[in-house]
Amino acid sequence: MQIRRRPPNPTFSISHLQYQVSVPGSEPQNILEEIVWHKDTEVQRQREKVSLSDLKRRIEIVAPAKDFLRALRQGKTQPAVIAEVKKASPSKGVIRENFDPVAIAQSYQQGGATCLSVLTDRQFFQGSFENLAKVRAAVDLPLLCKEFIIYPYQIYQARLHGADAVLLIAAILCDQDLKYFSKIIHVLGMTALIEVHSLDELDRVLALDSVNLIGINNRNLEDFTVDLKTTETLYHARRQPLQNRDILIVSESGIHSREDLQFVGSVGAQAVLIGESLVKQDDPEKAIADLLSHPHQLQ
Ligand SMILES: O=P(O)(O)OC[C@@H](O)[C@@H](O)c1c[nH]c2ccccc12
Repeated sequence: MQIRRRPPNPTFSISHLQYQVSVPGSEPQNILEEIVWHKDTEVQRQREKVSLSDLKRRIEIVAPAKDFLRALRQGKTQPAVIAEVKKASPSKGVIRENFDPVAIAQSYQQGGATCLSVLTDRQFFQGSFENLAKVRAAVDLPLLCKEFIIYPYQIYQARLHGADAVLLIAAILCDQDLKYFSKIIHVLGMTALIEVHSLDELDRVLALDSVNLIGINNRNLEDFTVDLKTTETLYHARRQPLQNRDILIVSESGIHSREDLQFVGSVGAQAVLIGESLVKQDDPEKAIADLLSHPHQLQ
């Protein structure tokens, strides 16, 4: 884990006064740290409004989760496509004005996506749990909740709003949290997609039991550089354990063309996660159908 979960500034309270002591390194080192620090206060605030036990009670009447992993294994296409409903990102700003999450999700379903991913982070991606719930009500495909999970509370929020799978980012969670959070996701009937970006993170994840779905993020979340070879390098380095344990690999980010799709498919990815290149098209249905069509079917 390279990031610090909280700012190093200790806050002292004397009577009713609060003093913040500034220490060196009190600014976030990178975007991932900034997001996680913000998330920490955001979740504390939400917890004050709705307690964890309330969330757990509300979940009891939610329809059971769909099998995200099975859908990917039986993928409509090879590789299977997880299409992402994403309005903005810290690296690109607003990707799509006139953003209608339900219309986009429906066109992805029509165009041939196997599963969908819905960004729920508000501050940095302009997403929301409301979007997740709206998409859940409008499409049948299994849904991934794309969130920066640092507390179990958020996993229950995801389930409440209709998620079938939840992203866990290895770079922001220690081994114990990865293990514990995966267990909660499983107990709630959902699938954990554990995201890695380096060999070190992949090895940490492979050291856990019962891992069946790993995302290799081609984007470095610390500086936003994208390199599709990340999928090739990591898969190649650990091909044996990945194959022996029948772990399904999702290649995430930076996929813009059929060539990109074929490349990551040829180096071991059985599924891909695509956001920006689909969301920015006027007709996302056509965009996804084009991406999935074979070259000889063009024109
Ligand atoms: O828009 P792109 O480059 O196709 O990427 C989609 C997805 O992989 C990306 O949104 C993503 C991958 N891991 C994340 C973690 C948090 C937020 C977002 C992400």
